Amino acid sequence: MITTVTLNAAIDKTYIVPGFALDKLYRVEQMTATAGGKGINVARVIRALGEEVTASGFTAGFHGQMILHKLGEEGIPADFVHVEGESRVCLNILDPGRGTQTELLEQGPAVTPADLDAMRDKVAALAAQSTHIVFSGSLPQGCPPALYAELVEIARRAGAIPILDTSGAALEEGVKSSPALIKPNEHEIGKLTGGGADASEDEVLPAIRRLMASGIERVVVSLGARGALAGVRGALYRVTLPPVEAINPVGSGDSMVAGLVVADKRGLSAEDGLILGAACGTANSLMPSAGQVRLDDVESLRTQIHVERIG
Ligand SMILES: Nc1ncnc2c1ncn2[C@@H]1O[C@H](COP(=O)(O)OP(=O)(O)O)[C@@H](O)[C@H]1O
Ligand SMILES: O=P(O)(O)OC[C@H]1O[C@](O)(COP(=O)(O)O)[C@@H](O)[C@@H]1O
Repeated sequence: MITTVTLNAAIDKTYIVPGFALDKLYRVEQMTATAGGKGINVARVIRALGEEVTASGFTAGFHGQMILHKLGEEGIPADFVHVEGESRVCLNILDPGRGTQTELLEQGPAVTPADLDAMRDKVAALAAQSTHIVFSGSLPQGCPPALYAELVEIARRAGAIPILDTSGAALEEGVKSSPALIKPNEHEIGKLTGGGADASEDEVLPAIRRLMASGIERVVVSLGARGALAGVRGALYRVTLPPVEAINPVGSGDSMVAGLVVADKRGLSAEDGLILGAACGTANSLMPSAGQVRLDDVESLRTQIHVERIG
């Protein structure tokens, strides 16, 4: 089994608002609301790829109940710690005409030291039954920035392969525990290494080398429609994509993580793993709501994505 941990679970709402601009009133005609937050999206795509998965993390309040209800409807096994407060809404406003995408992400509930202890126990128990455990997304209020580093250690001690996909201080602290795989995007790698936000190969490749040298086996830096640069066990790769008509790239990073983890579970080569990850990321960008892929798209993209060894 693969476990995903979403400490800051969310209801992901996508509004389609043609001509969206500031200082105006809109009546939203097209809306989707799904159980989300990064790890839940990862779980959905792992399941779509046919692997057994359990979604975990913190849920809170009525929104938390709705997240669990939606996971139940989708048949995704859930094993969360329920806390006081209210799980967040993450709003994504798409303007298809102009191709803009605006995200408003709430902070989420505040967790207590007792909640954190319950989560440490939950991670230890789930990791003992899992081949891989994926920690994704921002930390809710009340979590120390080093929490992921601690959970990665707990997971590793329990026998699971730990994967981390987060940002900011949580990523900075988390990499110190050498997870087996990290997947920063271009902004996240820039912040992690002090480089620019518009990551160039000259900046990203040395950063990947440094992270691998620190003990992280796989470093995949996703670059949106530009594909990805990656380091796997000391070797460097460039991933290039076919041109596609993307509709909504929110959740593409999560879908890519799902593909990478499933590839590792199946023992695919470094190249084939990167292809499956990128195919899932790009397949998600073709869907209107976050964290969804069609298997047909994944299979067809797998034949069109190229991976070359560059170092
Ligand atoms: N506009 C897009 N067109 C095609 N593929 C995309 C697009 N956006 C994302 N992807 C795919 O999803 C992967 C992850 O996307 P990215 O936007 O870099 O991650 P994140 O969602 O974490 O910011 C990319 O490497 C690529 O394979
Ligand atoms: O936990 P964070 O970092 O606040 O991110 C939450 C948001 O990330 C998403 O999971 C999308 O992430 P990606 O586009 O990086 O895959 C949204 O669905 C969610 O609302």
